[in-house]
Amino acid sequence: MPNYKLSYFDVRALAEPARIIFALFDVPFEDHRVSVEEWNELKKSKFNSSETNNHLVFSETPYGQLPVLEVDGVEIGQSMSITRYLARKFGIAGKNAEEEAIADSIVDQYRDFIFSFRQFTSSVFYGKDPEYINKVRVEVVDPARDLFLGIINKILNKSESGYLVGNSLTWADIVIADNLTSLLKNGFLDFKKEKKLEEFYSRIHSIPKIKEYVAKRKDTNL
Ligand SMILES: N[C@@H](CCC(=O)N[C@@H](CS)C(=O)NCC(=O)O)C(=O)O
Repeated sequence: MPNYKLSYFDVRALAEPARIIFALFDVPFEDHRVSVEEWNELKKSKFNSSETNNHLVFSETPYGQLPVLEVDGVEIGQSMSITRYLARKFGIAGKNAEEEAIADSIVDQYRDFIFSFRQFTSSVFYGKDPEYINKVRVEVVDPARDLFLGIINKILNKSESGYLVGNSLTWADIVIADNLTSLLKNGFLDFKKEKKLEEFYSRIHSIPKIKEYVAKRKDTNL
């Protein structure tokens, strides 16, 4: 079993689906929570013009941001590449090439949504003023959320299994279900009006290993 080290800030956000996959398959990993101070040190630590052809590399991490997964010292950047890698490794990427492509496309759709949602989460994380945060909520996130949840509802309405892809769990279910946690915690989702999403959310969170992990994890709003 390789040594895994996952470095990210002390929130769920982009690293949580990977943490959930580790928990689901009982795979030990180092859950390295990076403080903002520690990150600022890492960030200013590197500029090597010959290596980067004069483009700035802002930190020691592969792409200058977190999360990063180290597998026996090999560093992987980009949250969804990390999550897809783990999904493939542990067998929840999809049962064939078509299922894999559909799972990927659902996650890509989620990425389109979080381009908007992250304007809210980063404003909260960096303590922007409440009026600005509310403007982002109403003008940016609400319309993007309506579109995104409409798409997820459409997929679930067609699903016979209750999963987003095929008839078993894929990483797309984990990514979307964890994002629903963030929407719930930040007042963007009301299960009283979203019964199909509630059913899906319960299905994923009733998987024993996920349930056990979620009950004991550090609870964060983002
Ligand atoms: N597309 C990247 C985005 C990574 C990203 O935006 N990371 C943020 C935290 S959520 C970060 O490292 N922020 C600190 C910085 O940019 O200095 C991914 O999905 O991993």
